[in-house]
Amino acid sequence: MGKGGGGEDAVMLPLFETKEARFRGAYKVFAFTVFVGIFFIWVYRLTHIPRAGEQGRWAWIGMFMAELCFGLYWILTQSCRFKVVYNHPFKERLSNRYKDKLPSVDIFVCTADPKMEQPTMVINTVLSVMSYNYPPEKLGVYLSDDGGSDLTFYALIEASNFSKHWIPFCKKFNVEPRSPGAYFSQQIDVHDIKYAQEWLAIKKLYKQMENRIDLAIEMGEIPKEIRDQHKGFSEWNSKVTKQDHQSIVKIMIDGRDENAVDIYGGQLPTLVYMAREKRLQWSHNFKAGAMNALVELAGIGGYGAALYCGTGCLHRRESLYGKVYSKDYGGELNVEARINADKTVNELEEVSKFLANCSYEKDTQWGKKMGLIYGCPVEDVVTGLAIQCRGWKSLYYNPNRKAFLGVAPTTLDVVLVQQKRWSEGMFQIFFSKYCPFTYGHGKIKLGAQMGYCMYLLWAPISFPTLYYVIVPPLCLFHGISLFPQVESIWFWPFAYVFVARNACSIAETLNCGDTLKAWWNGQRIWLIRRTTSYFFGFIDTISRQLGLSETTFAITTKVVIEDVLKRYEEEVIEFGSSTIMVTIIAALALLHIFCLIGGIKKIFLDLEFIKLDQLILQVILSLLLVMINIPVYQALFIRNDEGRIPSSILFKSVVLVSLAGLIPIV
Ligand SMILES: O=c1ccn([C@@H]2O[C@H](COP(=O)(O)OP(=O)(O)O[C@H]3O[C@H](CO)[C@@H](O)[C@H](O)[C@H]3O)[C@@H](O)[C@H]2O)c(=O)[nH]1
Repeated sequence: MGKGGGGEDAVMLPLFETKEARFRGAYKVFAFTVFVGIFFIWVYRLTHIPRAGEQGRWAWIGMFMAELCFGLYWILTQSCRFKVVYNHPFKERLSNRYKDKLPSVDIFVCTADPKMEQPTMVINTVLSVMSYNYPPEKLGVYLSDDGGSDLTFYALIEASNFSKHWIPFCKKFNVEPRSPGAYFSQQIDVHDIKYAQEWLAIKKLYKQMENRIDLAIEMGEIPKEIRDQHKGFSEWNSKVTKQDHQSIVKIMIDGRDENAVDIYGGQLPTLVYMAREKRLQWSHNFKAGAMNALVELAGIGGYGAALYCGTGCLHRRESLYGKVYSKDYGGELNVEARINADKTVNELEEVSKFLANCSYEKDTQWGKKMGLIYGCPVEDVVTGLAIQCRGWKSLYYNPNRKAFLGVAPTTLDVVLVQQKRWSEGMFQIFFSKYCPFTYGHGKIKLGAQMGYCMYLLWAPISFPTLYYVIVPPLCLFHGISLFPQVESIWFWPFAYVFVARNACSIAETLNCGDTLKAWWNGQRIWLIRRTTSYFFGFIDTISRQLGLSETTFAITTKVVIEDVLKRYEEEVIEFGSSTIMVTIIAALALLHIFCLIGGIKKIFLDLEFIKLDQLILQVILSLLLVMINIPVYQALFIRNDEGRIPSSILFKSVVLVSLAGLIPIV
C-alpha cells in the first residue's frame, strides 16, 4: 500500500484491496472435527447394517446412502468456507488514475413480458441507471424488450422525457435511491424549502407520467394522439405479435448529439430500445439471446471465480466477446468503437436492426464462444464459468449501501418455479461439456470447481433430503430404530455433527446481520426447496437429457397484488395455488405429524418405553420437522385468507399419507 495524495505514486496505487476473512485457521480445525464426525457416522452405518431378513435392513442401507451424499456434499460446501475474501475498492483512486479517461459503460436492462414485468417498474430501473454518477457521454442504457410491446416502448418514451428533469434533480440533491418510484415512496426531510419545492414539482411530474402509462396499460393500447407523436409506433402493425415480429431498434436519446440535453443543458446518456426479431421457427434463447443481441448492438471471489449471477454484475467488454485473458492485457479502459461515430441515428438504427435479426448469429460463435452461452436456463452461471475458464478473474463485492436492488418473488409458488428453473439449469451444466470438474480442469482452481458444483448439484441433493424426511419418520411410526441409542458411543458423532453444523450456520447468519428468526425461516425454505423445486428440477433435467422435453424459461412475475403484499410483509407464506409442489409440501407436513403422533403412541403404549432411547433421535427429527412445518398446518387448517392451502390439496395429501402409512418397511 502506498501513501495517499497526488503525484505519480497516487496514479499507480491499487484500485482495491483484498483481505482474507479472519479465523480461517480455526474454521479449518472446526471443519476437520465435523468431518471426523461424518466419517464416524459412515463407519457406524456400515458396521451396524441389520442382518438379511431383519426388519429395516434396506431402510438402513438407504440411510447410509443419504448420509454419504450429505457428507460428500458438505465437503463441496467447504470450498466456499475455507477461503473467504473481502474486497474493498478505493473509488477516489479510480478518478485520480483515469481522470476524464473513464471507460464507456453500457447497461443492459431486460424485460420479457409487460404483464409480469410492468412497464412502470421497467422504466424505474432505466431511470435509476441513467442517473448514475458517471460521465453521461460515457453511459449507454439499452432496454431489451422480449415482450415486443408497444406499451413498454411507450413507457420508455415517457422515461426519456422525464429523465431530462430527473437526472439533474438527482445530481443536484445527490438523490438516493435513484429509482423515482422507490425514492418517492420514502418520507422526505422538509427542512430545506428549495429542495421541498423541487421535490414536490418533480414528484408531480412523475405521478403524471405514471398515470399516463397506467392508463395506457389499462386500455391495453396506446391512444392515437400519442401514437402520432412518435414515428417509432409505426413498427407495431397488425401483424406484430409477441412471438413473431421484425427487429425493432429505436435510439431514444443519442448521447453523441449535443442537443440531447436535460432541462439545464446537461448532457444526457444514450438510451436505446430494442426488441430483437422473433420468428416462430427460430429459437430465441431466452435472456441469453436478449443479452447477446444487446452485446452485439452496443459494440460494446476467493478463487477469483465469484459467480456471475445475471443481475447486478459488471463485465469487461473483452471478456464477454469471448477473448482469452492475456497477461499483457493492460485493462484498456478506453477501447471504444469509433467506427459508428459518423453514422446518423437512422443509419445506426438500420445497422442495429440487422444485428437484432434472428439470422444474424447463424453460423457464428455467438452463444457458443462469444457472448452469453445458449441452451441453458441459467445462462449467467454457465457464461461466468466459461469466462473464468478463459482466464478472467471475477470479484464479489457487497457494499454496505446496496449497489443494485431487485424484485424478489413474494409468493411461494413463484419462488418454487424460479428455484426449479435454477436447479434444473444448474444440473444441466453439470451434465454438459461445461461440467466444472472437466471443463474447468487446469483452468480454474479446484476450490472454484467444487464451489460451482455446490450449486450445480442442488437438483440431485433433493433425493437424500426426501429420503431423510420420509423414511426415519415412517420408521418411527413402525417402531423401527435407525439411529444409535443415547447410551451408545455412536450417538456422539450424530449429536456433534448436528449441533456443530447448525451452530455454524446460525453463526454465519448472525454474522451476515440476520436474525435467529431469519435463520429458522431459512431452514424452512431450505427444506421446501429441496423437497419440491430441486426434485422437479432433477426430473426435468433427466427428461431433457433423454430428449423428452425442451428447455423452457418460466419468467418470474414481478407484479404484486396488494393483499398478497400485505401478507408478505406480515411474514405469512402465500401458498394459494393447487400445484403439485404445494401438494408435496402439504403431504410431507401431514406425514410428519402423523408419524410423530403414531410413533409416540407406539413408544408409550405398545412398546412400553422399551425403545424410547433407541427412537429418541427419530422423535427429535420428527419433532423438528413438525416445528418447521407449522406454517403449513396453519395454512391447511386455520387460515381462511386467499393465501391458505386449498382444501382439494388437503384431501390429496390425506390420501397420499394414508398410502405412505401402508408402505412396508424392509
Ligand atoms: O425470454 C426471456 C426470458 C427472460 N428475460 C429476462 O431475463 C431476466 C431474468 O428473468 P426472471 O424471470 O426475472 O428470472 P429470475 O430467476 O428472477 O432471474 C435471475 O436468474 C436468471 C437466470 O439465472 C438471471 O438471468 C437473472 O439475471 C437473475 O436475476 C428478466 O429481466 C427477464 O425479463 C428475457 O429477456 N427474455
